Amino acid sequence: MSCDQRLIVALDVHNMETVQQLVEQLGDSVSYYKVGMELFYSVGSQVITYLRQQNKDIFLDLKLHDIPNTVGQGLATLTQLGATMLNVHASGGFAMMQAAARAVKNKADEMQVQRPKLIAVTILTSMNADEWSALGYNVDLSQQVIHLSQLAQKAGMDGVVASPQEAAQIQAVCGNEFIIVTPGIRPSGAAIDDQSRIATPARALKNGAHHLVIGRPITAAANPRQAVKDILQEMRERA
Ligand SMILES: O=c1ccn([C@@H]2O[C@H](COP(=O)(O)O)[C@@H](O)[C@H]2O)c(=O)[nH]1
Repeated sequence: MSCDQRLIVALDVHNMETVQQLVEQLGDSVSYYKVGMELFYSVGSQVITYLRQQNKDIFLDLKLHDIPNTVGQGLATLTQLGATMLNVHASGGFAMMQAAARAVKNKADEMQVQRPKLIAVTILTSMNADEWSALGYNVDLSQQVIHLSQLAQKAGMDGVVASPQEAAQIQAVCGNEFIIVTPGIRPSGAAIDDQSRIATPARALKNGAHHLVIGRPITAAANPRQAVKDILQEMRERA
């Protein structure tokens, strides 16, 4: 996979004008975008239609987390939009992930379209060890990420969202084919913002990440196109 297919730019904005400006500005340098809650709740499915018209891959990052039937029905509807990748929270449980996988497959088969990849969020990259233990868990945060990754794989997920710091361990236990998507990417010197478990683009690739999700270091840069160029350069040097 080429470096530009590995980079996913998070469109964390809330109107179509800004989306169009960014996508036009970034042009061919970016082929894969992430649409999350902020954008999808603001503009709805028109952003998916627009990105598909631009021939972009789309990670629709809505992180579903509910009982199995509700998640399954929700994902069946989302599958109709034509995104490349969808996701759920692994902490929704094994049965929930199984229902999610079944629903996406059944809807894609019914529509005779390629099934979107379905991945599970392990533990948010904003969470640090102190916050984790404040939740009352006794297990080590990174061990829990590995445990959830294995559970997700058994339940039929195509991969996980995890921090770049856990990617190497996930790859070691789940294998090379299991997709590892890592937010929490910060080029050296960039603002950390609300992220905790971070790494540079080069380190994330070295650790085995398949896709790097990067938002503010690109979208809030004075020159987003130059920011992408610099990040891709760092990724290629590593590759
Ligand atoms: O554990 C997670 C899961 C999802 N995200 C999302 O990734 C981007 C990261 O944006 P930055 O601006 O590069 O911090 C954002 O859309 C999150 O919702 C995550 O950060 N961590």
